[in-house]
Amino acid sequence: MNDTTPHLGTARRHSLAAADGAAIRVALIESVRKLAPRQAIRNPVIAVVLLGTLLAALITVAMPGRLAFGGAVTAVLLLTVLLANFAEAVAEARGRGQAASLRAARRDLVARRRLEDGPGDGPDGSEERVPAAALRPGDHVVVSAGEFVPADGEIVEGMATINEAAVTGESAPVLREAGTDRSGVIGGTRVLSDEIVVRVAAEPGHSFLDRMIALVEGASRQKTPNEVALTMLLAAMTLTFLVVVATLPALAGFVGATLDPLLLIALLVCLIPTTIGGLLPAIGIAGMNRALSANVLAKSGKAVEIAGDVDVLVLDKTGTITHGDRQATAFHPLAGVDAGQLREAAMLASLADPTPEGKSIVKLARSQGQPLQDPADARYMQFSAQTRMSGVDLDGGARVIRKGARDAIERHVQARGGQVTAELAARVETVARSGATPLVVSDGRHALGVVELSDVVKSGVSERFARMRAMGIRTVMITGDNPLTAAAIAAEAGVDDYIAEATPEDKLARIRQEQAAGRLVAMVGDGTNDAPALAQADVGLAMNSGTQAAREAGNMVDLDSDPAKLLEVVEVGKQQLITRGALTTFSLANDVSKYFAILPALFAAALPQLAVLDVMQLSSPSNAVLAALIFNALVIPALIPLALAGVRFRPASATTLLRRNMLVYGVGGVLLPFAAIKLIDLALAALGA
Ligand SMILES: Nc1ncnc2c1ncn2[C@@H]1O[C@H](COP(=O)(O)OP(=O)(O)OP(=O)(O)O)[C@@H](O)[C@H]1O
Ligand SMILES: [K+]
Ligand SMILES: [Mg+2]
Repeated sequence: MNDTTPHLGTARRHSLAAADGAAIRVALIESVRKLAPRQAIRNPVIAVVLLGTLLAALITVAMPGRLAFGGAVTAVLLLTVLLANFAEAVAEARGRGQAASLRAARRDLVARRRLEDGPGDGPDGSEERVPAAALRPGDHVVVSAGEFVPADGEIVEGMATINEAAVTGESAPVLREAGTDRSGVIGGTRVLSDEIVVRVAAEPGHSFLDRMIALVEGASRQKTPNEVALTMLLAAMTLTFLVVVATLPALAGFVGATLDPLLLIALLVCLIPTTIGGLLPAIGIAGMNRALSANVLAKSGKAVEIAGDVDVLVLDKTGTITHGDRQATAFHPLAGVDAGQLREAAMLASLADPTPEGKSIVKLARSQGQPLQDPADARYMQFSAQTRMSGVDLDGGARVIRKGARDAIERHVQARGGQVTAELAARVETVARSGATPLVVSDGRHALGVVELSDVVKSGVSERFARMRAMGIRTVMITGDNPLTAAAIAAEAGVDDYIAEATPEDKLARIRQEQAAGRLVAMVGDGTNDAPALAQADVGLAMNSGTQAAREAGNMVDLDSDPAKLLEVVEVGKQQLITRGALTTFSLANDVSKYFAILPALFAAALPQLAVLDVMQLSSPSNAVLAALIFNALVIPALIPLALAGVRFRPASATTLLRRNMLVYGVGGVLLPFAAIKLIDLALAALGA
């Protein structure tokens, strides 16, 4: 196998810095190509400008004596279309640059595929070497230390430390393990230690990363619902202005005036929302690019955009808010129970338990001197999120040992005719209050005591939740754990609300309930028990480290497996909405002002009374029109950086942001053209036009 690691993280940062020059060159060529009718029609506002350009050119050639002015108008109109095309092309070219560096991680890898009828895991004869591109979902591949994971999938055997730098840019190795909520692996990452068997999850070319690459390249980009709505609105406005301008000659006829057709075209182009029409596609593409820069893979632009409107964030506790590597740290036997008795039962109940909880219990018991056993007649019961218990039946069911959540074990013991004592409740409470998870161990109809499982809240989580609150997002933690542990972790993490002892169905129900109340819900999770909820949520962000079920169910995957990452996604979504709103406001306000430059010029000869409208006092009617058109064209490239970077964003409620933007972009949008058109007019006059 190759020994050069593709370092996408560094490559991406490097290429983004250098990319802009190249992106601009590509975009210049693309903006001409986008003049083709099939492309042009996708953007109705700009398509009207293109038609106006052709009409102006015809008039220029057909009407004698209009060469200079007609030629200038035609040129400026063509420039307007090209600049609008350029805005979209530049965003697309940047996306392609980003995608290229992502693709570097997907090189031709060789996989060791297990043969189906082979003995299983021996190196001789039971595996074949195939190119990664030949792998199919369900294939099992073996990956050893030093080798690359050939495809996205889930570890079904073993555990390993993995360097994910090629994909995430983060060089600290991560631990991935079969049977846990950290079983997910991604193609192009490198196994550092041990050997794992991975079940391939995706058809070649259809992994999450492949889909994201297609999205940022613009190939499969679809307009988001908001974008479609705005495009329709802009098209309707354009149509209205078209009708207004078309009826002007008839109106002018009543007062005996004839109107210059070139001026009518200029008026139309100034009135229709060309600025936002030109920048709209770039804003959408830039949003996807920003999500990718944050190491978030989204299945659609819609998901990113909806994130901007989210009202409630639902999170799973273990593995999402906490590190999730719950380790047994103490045994607490009840009065009258020998410490060894509890240790033995806890160990027997955990011998076949592959979860971190189970393994750590065996480890703790052994470290306290408990000899490892291998009972002959044992039937193991695996842990499930529904039963919230695990254990073993020995001697043909004569001895039933269980461990699990307190309420589950209580019901189990009572069903067998046993009782739970106040002492157990007190034990459980002490452990839970500290934020640890108490597992109750029972043997037959007796509860023996409590195993303390410790987990750690991820650092920086509470600050991020505070930021969410500032943006008006409520955070709710839903956990299968008991209410007291949940309360302690909820307080430490700073969530607004929590729900404990929840089954996967409860998680799903809670999300439905929030949605029924008209709220948009985001869910962050990693486990198979989170999958239904991830699928139901409006925004389902799965941890990349999580199970394949979780990653398939969500509509986004965070490569860094950081639950607080949703904050960044929300910011990207919000920024996209705000940028679109601000630039629409600016564009419409602009158009109002241009009206004051063009109307006096249009009626200068016929209706001298309209001179009161001539607040700008421009040098000549033809200069006034040209100045307005030139401003109309140049404002598009001037706003490209803003459209790509997004308008400045502070955590605040939607209304506050809206009010502020209306003021800045609305008032600014009215005032700026007056100054700019006046300046352009002065320049034109100085040039002797
Ligand atoms: N291996 C296990 N054996 C027995 N009981 C377990 C085991 N693992 C967890 N439990 C108990 O089952 C409860 C529910 O577990 P589940 O995985 O559904 O949720 P969780 O991991 O506690 O929380 P979250 O839903 O936030 O990830 C745990 O709180 C614990 O009491
Ligand atoms: K305009
Ligand atoms: Mg979990």
